[in-house]
Amino acid sequence: MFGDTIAAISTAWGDGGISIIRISGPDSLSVAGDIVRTAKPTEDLLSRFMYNGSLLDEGGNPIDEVLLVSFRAPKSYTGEDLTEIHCHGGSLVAQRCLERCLQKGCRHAEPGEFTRRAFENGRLDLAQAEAVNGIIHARSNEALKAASRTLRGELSRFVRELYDELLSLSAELEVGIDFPEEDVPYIDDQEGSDRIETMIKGLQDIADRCTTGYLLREGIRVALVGRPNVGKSSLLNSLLKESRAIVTSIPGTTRDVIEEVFTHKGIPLRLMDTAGLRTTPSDEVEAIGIERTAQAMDKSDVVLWILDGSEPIGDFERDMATRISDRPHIVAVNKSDLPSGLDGSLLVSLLPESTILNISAQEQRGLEELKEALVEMVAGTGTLEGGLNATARQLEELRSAIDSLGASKEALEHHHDQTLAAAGLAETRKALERILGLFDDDSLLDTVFSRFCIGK
Ligand SMILES: Nc1nc2c(c(=O)[nH]1)N(C=O)[C@@H](CNc1ccc(C(=O)N[C@@H](CCC(=O)O)C(=O)O)cc1)CN2
Ligand SMILES: Nc1nc2c(ncn2[C@@H]2O[C@H](COP(=O)(O)OP(=O)(O)OP(=O)(O)O)[C@@H](O)[C@H]2O)c(=O)[nH]1
Ligand SMILES: [Mg+2]
Repeated sequence: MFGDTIAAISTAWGDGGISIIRISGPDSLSVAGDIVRTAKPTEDLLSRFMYNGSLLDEGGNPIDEVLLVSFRAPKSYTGEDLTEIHCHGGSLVAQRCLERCLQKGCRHAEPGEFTRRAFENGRLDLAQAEAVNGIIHARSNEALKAASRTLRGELSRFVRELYDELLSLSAELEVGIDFPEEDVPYIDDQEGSDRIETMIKGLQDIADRCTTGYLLREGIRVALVGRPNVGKSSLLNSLLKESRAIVTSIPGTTRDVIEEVFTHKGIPLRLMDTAGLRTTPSDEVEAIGIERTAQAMDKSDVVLWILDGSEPIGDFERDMATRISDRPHIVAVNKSDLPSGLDGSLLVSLLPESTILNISAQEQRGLEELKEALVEMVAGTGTLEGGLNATARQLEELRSAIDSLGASKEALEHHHDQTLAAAGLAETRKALERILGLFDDDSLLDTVFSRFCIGK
């Protein structure tokens, strides 16, 4: 429980029908009673019922006609006493109401602090708390479903089940390690390794669903790169079906990175059109633009390399093929409406594993296949149905859990070393604890909740 009482405006800034000020903590009802005049004394108001009243200024004059509702602990969002004042919309009234709360001793809540209190009072685990943010930031129905599933506890339930199995396997291994004088180990290596394999499969499945959820929310970042004049900006415009970027026949037209989003199968694709790459930029602006192209490539999920199909492959293309070969990429040979000047089999020999598509940005050819390939590259061919909400941090934890389980399995299978295997299980346990929030690490919680809105 927390000593102080916090307050914040929970509705969005700007004009609107209603604004809500939330007050949470032991003094929430008395603070509300100090600034809102109701027919009955506030301590007589029933929990979870709405009452109307007048919001009063410092001199006792009414500012607004409001509704007041109090949720008595522990039956509230935060698990502590929580009172809401619903005033008329518009930033000024809400701001005045918040000021009144602060004058009466409330502290202005930090971003996400209401949800953090809900978490610390055991109303939600960390995966669910993060899903609340996922709901707020969802931009598509599928993303919303993924976040809502997670808020209802689906991710937590899977992770919990794995966590319990992990604990029992660890305990069984420890018995063998602690009593080595017993000739026969408590659990044999084969059984241990089979059980770990099952856990890896389970985690892999969760990680896939979380990746889907992550992509549904954040989108796939695609960097459009290639030599000047190959048609990168034309392709951006064709995909967006609008004339967003300037297109000319002058090489070096695009100077800066232009980012635009469109949706394919419910997944946002964040396209970054970039300055064409060449070794001798015509001026300083272009040189800076080329640097930014490199940065865009670095932060992209997929590199979309565009070539001009009417031109032969040269040294630039050979370099580029090496540069992108070890990261997710798709090759689009553009200008397929012109006579081909490019040796297709040479290109295939440079990038034998790659998806290579013929397109024409100008004639809108091959674009459906391209969109499909982009989504598949990152999301895989698996279904997009069962997505779960996850942040980049949670995905990282899931991957590290899978890695350390792999190491444990290896220790059992190849080295018959149960102590080493137990160490790997302990690592895995820590990763799962960081997903569910079973730890004491304020700085991690600070980071997680700082990404929330004020008032959430
Ligand atoms: N006005 C308002 N709207 C809101 C919220 C809110 O806090 N205030 N929410 C949040 O931001 C969401 C709703 N979430 C909530 C979740 C739990 C409880 C709650 O009081 N739970 C109690 C009682 C359950 C019961 O008896 O049905 C509990 O879980 O013990 C309230 C809101 C969305 N809309
Ligand atoms: N025939 C044909 N011409 C195209 C096609 N796509 C683009 N072009 C032309 O190629 C020229 C360059 O197009 P841009 O889209 O500006 O090329 P870019 O890759 O963005 O060039 P920079 O911004 O200079 O790096 C323009 O004259 C386009 O009309 C295509 O599919 N077919
Ligand atoms: Mg361009």
